[in-house]
Amino acid sequence: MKDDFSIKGEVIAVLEAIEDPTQGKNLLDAHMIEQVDVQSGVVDITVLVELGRTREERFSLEDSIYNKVEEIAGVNEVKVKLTTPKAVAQQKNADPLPEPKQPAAAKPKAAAIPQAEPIQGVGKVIAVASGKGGVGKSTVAVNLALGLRDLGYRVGVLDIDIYGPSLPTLLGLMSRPSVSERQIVPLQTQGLRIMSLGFLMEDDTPVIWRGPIVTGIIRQFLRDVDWSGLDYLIIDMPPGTGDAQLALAQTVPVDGAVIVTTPSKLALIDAARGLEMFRTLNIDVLGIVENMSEFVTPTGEVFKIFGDGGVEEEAKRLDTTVLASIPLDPAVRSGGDEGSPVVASAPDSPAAKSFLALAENVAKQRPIQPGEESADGKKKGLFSFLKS
Ligand SMILES: Nc1ncnc2c1ncn2[C@@H]1O[C@H](COP(=O)(O)OP(=O)(O)OP(=O)(O)O)[C@@H](O)[C@H]1O
Repeated sequence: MKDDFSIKGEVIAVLEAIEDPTQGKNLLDAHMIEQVDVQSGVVDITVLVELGRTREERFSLEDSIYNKVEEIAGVNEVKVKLTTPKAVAQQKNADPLPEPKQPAAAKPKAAAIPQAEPIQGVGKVIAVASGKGGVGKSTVAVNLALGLRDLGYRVGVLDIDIYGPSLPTLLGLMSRPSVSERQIVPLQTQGLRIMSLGFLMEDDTPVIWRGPIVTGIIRQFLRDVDWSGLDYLIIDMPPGTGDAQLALAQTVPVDGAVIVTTPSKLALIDAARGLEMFRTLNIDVLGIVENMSEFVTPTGEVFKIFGDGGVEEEAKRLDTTVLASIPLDPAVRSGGDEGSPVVASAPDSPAAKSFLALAENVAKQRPIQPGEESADGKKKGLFSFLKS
């Protein structure tokens, strides 16, 4: 009988003969083999793959390793574990692994990005974006979703803010999504289906993802998550104009974008830039949301804390409309911090009413019958998934 040591040698030789199609190099040269362990003929292989790979790419890589290693005489069992460089670095309590030597642009992957295809079973896809960070984009996204829910629609929210996913905090979600029949099952809370990049992060460390990885992650979140049976999918975008916007437009047809800004002149300049980017990508802009428009004291005094840069005029100039003006309200901030957004925690507040007006406006511009036949052709009962 062959000993484990010589089996290990053969396993390594086999891995050296398997090419990673994404990088065009064998698995060893691509530095993708983290560990090979052999104990009594049981082979344990840990493979490093970047998070952005599609399900198909991961399965096909796993399959080719299984098939080749299984053939080696003396091997009783093969276990292949795919992990990310980040997870390994954290496990070792070390700095993240250095960037692969091959420049991202040289990967043959970009050409493989498919044409935008609708998400099965989703009525309308609405992107919530901002030109600048911190203007309240995520707050608007989640309260818009709750407003649509209150109108009787089935709503999901996908948070792809690569710089700081805040949906888990805004909705008080701590758990991780599960996988069923090779699909990621979104979390459910407050009548919404939720998926966030934040569920995949081990801690609050900012992660710098390069373009192809961002594209891969966004495709995976749109394609590999079970969104079926939704009227509206709200997408909380990262601020600015970058890879994420492009990846979204290339992956699914987006029915409309909502641009969030504060009334300050600087925020408005960035908002205009964000709006133009969506138009360049052939995504219709439904309008602008003016957030933190004013602060009204309990005695009725009005303060324009973020100035009055002229959102209405700017909207006209950009040939769009103001969908809603949301006041600066401590209840919005505290609702977000406590995991119960203002539409749920203080539905009678002026801010919640403005969010509801926003939801009505979006639903009017991109109408769908609640519980209407979904794109997958199945008739879904209203709120059926909430009861499941
Ligand atoms: N109308 C409002 N009144 C009071 N506080 C608000 C309002 N809108 C947002 N906030 C608060 O402002 C902060 C930033 O909001 P949020 O995280 O939604 O912004 P963002 O644009 O998504 O930020 P980022 O760019 O970091 O993702 C949060 O603490 C939020 O509760």
